[in-house]
Amino acid sequence: MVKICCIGAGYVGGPTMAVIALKCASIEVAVVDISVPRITAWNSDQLPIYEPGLDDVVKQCRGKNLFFSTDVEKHVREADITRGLGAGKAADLTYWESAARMIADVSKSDKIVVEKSTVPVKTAEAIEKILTHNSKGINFQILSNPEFLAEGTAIEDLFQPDRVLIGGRETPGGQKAIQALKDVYAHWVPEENIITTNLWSAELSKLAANAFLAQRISSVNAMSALCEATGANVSQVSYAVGKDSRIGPKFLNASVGFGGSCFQKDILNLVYICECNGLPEVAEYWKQVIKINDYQKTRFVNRVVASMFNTVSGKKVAILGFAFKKDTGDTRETPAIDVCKGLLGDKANLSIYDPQVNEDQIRRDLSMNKFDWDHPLHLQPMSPTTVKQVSVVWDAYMATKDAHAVCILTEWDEFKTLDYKKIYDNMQKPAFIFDGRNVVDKEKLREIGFIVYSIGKPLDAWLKDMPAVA
Ligand SMILES: NC(=O)c1ccc[n+]([C@@H]2O[C@H](COP(=O)([O-])OP(=O)(O)OC[C@H]3O[C@@H](n4cnc5c(N)ncnc54)[C@H](O)[C@@H]3O)[C@@H](O)[C@H]2O)c1
Ligand SMILES: O=c1ccn([C@@H]2O[C@H](COP(=O)(O)OP(=O)(O)O[C@H]3O[C@H](CO)[C@@H](O)[C@H](O)[C@H]3O)[C@@H](O)[C@H]2O)c(=O)[nH]1
Repeated sequence: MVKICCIGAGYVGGPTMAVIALKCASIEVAVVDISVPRITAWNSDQLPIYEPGLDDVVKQCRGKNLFFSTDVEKHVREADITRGLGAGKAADLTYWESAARMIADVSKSDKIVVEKSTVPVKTAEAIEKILTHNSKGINFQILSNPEFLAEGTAIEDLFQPDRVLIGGRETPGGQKAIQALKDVYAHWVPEENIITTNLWSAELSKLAANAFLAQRISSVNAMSALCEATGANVSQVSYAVGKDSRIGPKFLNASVGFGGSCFQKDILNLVYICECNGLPEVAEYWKQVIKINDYQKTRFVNRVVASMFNTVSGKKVAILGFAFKKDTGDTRETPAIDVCKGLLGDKANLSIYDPQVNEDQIRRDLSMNKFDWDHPLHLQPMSPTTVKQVSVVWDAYMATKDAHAVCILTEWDEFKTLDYKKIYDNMQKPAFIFDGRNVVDKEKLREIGFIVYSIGKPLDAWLKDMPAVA
């Protein structure tokens, strides 16, 4: 039986390995992690991540050909294919180096080592050097197999990926390793959707794909500012632009900004690689995607403050949604962090509700510095400092009661169907709604009496008089 060991039981390791186990009954999959609570959760009824459809897949395979364990070395030793490698800490090669040394130390048989995390270009080469110089005669083949799933749709994306990308050496040994990994995916992915390239193309394609996706969002967000200034409607502009088959309709939703653990990190990675390779103009070009994202978050905060008589000090502001997108409880780099910090900076009292994010996480996020989340747990704040102006509640109606304003920061479906008349009746007047995700029907809300701001949409007369430009 082929054995695969995945190092790192996070947002990628858990779902990807569960799907491999489901689709390949003849393969034994072990997912290992240094975090005891994470592994305990994977082995319980309360999985450590929220992802639609995941519970079902895990239940079908766990204990049969899918195992979660903290015994990293044992499973690495027994595996034919090892993937992951301390996933999650891509930009810092320290983690990669120590993981590669561990694999070399514990291995007693030939192995294919698959780099699944998003890594700086040429990481595979570095790992290859460490492995071959410590190999004790064992043959290691290294492959790059970046993952393209998006959170919230991970299972769907894994069942039907647009493509699977495998990069490897152009040597006979490299080609054989590529074929072995191809055989795994061929259990459910059509052959024509499995692309093979050299190692560096695979590594760079992942960074490039994320940079292109994030660039589309920054492009439409930049347009949203212009729409507000001119009276155009960003949804109409996006629709018209996306109808061009060369451009396409996806990823053109204006928002309060993109978040998630990948886009910013991967673009910064790309920028760094450009700088190291003496390409400052190219680095500057990609940096702009992040600058526009920061601008969009600041612009939103300024809009809130300017609309509310230039101050939110002492006012209750309800925050609906804290996760970086719907259908996930993940808050890494969520725009909600910067927006909340901006409002707290102006002394607002925040009442936050998200259906999947708990109070401890929200408090931790609001007390962390940028990128703290990408450090090992012991380098993160031990106990979240109490931010006195923040309360976290479990219900949108409680969050909005007696509030002066509501900010919608995640596009959860339930926010579309709230009883906004009831919310309006229980709020201070004038009652404001700032929709950072364009989920509410602004005309209906205006009829109820709200002053409504929707990103990139024609402005209420009230808002027009108080222009907020970052
Ligand atoms: N989250 C996504 O949607 C997504 C999608 C595609 C690619 N990626 C990339 O995949 C990688 C992982 O992302 P993630 O979101 O799953 O991260 P994550 O933080 O959820 O998971 C990483 C896991 O690795 C474990 N770990 C760290 N060092 C270890 C070690 N030495 N030995 C064993 N376990 C170790 C951590 O405890 C953690 O549970 C990143 O490079 C990311 O850029 C993420
Ligand atoms: O039109 C859009 C689309 C997305 N977003 C925002 O962009 C962010 C990222 O969304 P999404 O890309 O759907 O989620 P991720 O899980 O971050 O997935 C991205 O990052 C992963 C990690 O590298 C890749 O594997 C995926 O292909 C890539 O889509 C979120 O805050 C979204 O709200 C918008 O603002 N407007």
